[in-house]
Amino acid sequence: MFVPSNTKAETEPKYDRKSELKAFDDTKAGVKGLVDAGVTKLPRIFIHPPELLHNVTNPNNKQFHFPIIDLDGIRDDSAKRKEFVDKVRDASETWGFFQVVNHGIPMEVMEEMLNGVRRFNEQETEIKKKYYTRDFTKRVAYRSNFDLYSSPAANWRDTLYFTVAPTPAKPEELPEACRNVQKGLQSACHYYPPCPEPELTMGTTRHSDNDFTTVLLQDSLGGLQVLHQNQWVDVPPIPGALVVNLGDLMQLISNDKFISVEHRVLASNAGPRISVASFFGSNTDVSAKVYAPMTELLSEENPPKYRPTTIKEYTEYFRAKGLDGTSALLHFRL
Ligand SMILES: O=C(O)CCC(=O)C(=O)O
Ligand SMILES: [Fe+2]
Repeated sequence: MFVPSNTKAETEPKYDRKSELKAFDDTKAGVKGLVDAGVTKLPRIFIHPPELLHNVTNPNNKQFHFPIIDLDGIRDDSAKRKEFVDKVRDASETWGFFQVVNHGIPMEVMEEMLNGVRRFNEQETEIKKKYYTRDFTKRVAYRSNFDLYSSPAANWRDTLYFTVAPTPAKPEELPEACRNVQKGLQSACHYYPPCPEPELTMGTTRHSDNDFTTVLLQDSLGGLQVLHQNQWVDVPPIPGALVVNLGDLMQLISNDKFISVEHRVLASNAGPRISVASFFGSNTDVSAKVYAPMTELLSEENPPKYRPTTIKEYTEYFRAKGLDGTSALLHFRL
């Protein structure tokens, strides 16, 4: 098994990063493969520059209460529904994030989803390898770091992607290990193996999402943080809850009324951590539909802040840029 070198980049300036990335990619075994091979030192392709690790170890966030919204009864009770809408609007304007509880999705379904992701990642490498690809047109794809070659540092994470829109994957295209748990979402199933040197890397580098809305199922380990009032705030794992956040395209069409907030996942000695992010309106919308700030929201005092774009253009820009710690939205700002 190939294990990339762990010599620090600063001590050896001529290090050929590209070929180390390729050698790692060619194993098709992901970060999990490194853990299986028993690495105890972080390979240098995963070592993040200090500015991306900034503030990792000391999130001073205890004064904030991450919004939790209860959906119980909103279907039948108009007062509760109004209250719900107000809370969603408020959270969308101030946090760009909230958790929902009592949403009606059975606990067993969510647990089985996470178990399916675990089964996929923990089966024999030879079976997983068949799904390993950097071909973004594939409706089912397994890869470590979608931005492996474009980001400044790799994340300690492997992901299995299912794309459903515009053409759903056929059941037989889905890996057998999790075939029965995926019902029709465009999802990234993340697997964060335990990390030998978590302080040098990230599970997921700070970023905002390139969609309209993301619904995230996380397991009980924690590690997801959002940037709120310039501080990293933990998103506490709550059994049965789903995390909802707004993406860049929502911020763009709402002309900054609703915010797409940066978030990240810390690497950890504990693990694996498993999460499933379902992205609404990202990825493979090949239609030429143009998105721009909604005219209803615009006025002389509130002129458009973004230029029009398509999902295809946005996604291509987001992917090529990779997770480098800056927002893709800035590129579209007028
Ligand atoms: O794993 C998580 O909790 C978050 C993943 C994430 O932010 C993403 O996939 O965009
Ligand atoms: Fe995200």
